[in-house]
Amino acid sequence: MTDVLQRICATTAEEVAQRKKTCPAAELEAAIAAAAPPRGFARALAAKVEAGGYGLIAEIKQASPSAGLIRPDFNPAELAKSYAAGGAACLSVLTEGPNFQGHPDHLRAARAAVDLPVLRKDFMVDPWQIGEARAMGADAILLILAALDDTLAAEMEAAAFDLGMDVLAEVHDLGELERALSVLKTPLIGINNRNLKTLKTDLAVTEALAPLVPAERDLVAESGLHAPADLARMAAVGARRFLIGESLMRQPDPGAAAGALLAEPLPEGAAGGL
Ligand SMILES: O=C(O)c1ccccc1NCC(=O)[C@H](O)[C@H](O)COP(=O)(O)O
Repeated sequence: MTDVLQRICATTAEEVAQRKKTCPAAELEAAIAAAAPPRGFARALAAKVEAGGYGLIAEIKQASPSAGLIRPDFNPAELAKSYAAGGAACLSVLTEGPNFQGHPDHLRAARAAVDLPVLRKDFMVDPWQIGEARAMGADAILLILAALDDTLAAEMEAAAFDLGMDVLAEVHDLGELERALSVLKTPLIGINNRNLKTLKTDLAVTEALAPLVPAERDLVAESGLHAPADLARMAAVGARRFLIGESLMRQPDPGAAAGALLAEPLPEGAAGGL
């Protein structure tokens, strides 16, 4: 694990331990039972792709370790509405506090404002967080292979599926991709273009790994996507699903910016990705 990821995961594990102490199992179970039913996250992405377009997971994040404060006028409900109007298939909402200035209330507010499925974007290090995610209304969770051993990753995926949620498995290199493909069943394989040591992004990461993702899995290109040409570049190697945060969050009207990206035609002969 890189230093940055290790630090974030260690802080998260401490915070989770505290929350577990103040939330008895029966209370969490009751909150899960009271949560609105999951919206199909993978299904919403597939519908956009099957209709001949791109499946956009539009991210709502206020800040990040690489960029610092990204959006001072931060209103998750308004951002969610803007993204929905711009044609996003799904939302990703940061709930991690210390590094991203996220909060579970951001997810709740965003999800209540629209009918899009929502990914809880956080650092999942403890199976307890899966129930917590569902209790706050999440429709999908992120599993970062770099932060989990195989046993824990499989356990957390099974727990998410049991609660009706989808799973986005995130990889950064060949080793993590091979682990994800052998250990996890989720169709959604995210290739993150961000190097977690340098925090720099490089679209060549997806270009190198995309051909190794089997056709029955759904490749999601993540991070560092700014311009229509970036989407065309990713589509050329079979990615039709994208997770985009910072470049949209920096725009005065993120939904309009998302719409402009989604209007980019698929490149001639774009490979698979359905
Ligand atoms: O963004 C960071 O600085 C970062 C640092 C450490 C771990 C994860 C980090 N980012 C999470 C993400 O991968 C992005 O939020 C997501 O893929 C969207 O990327 P972008 O469009 O570049 O904001």
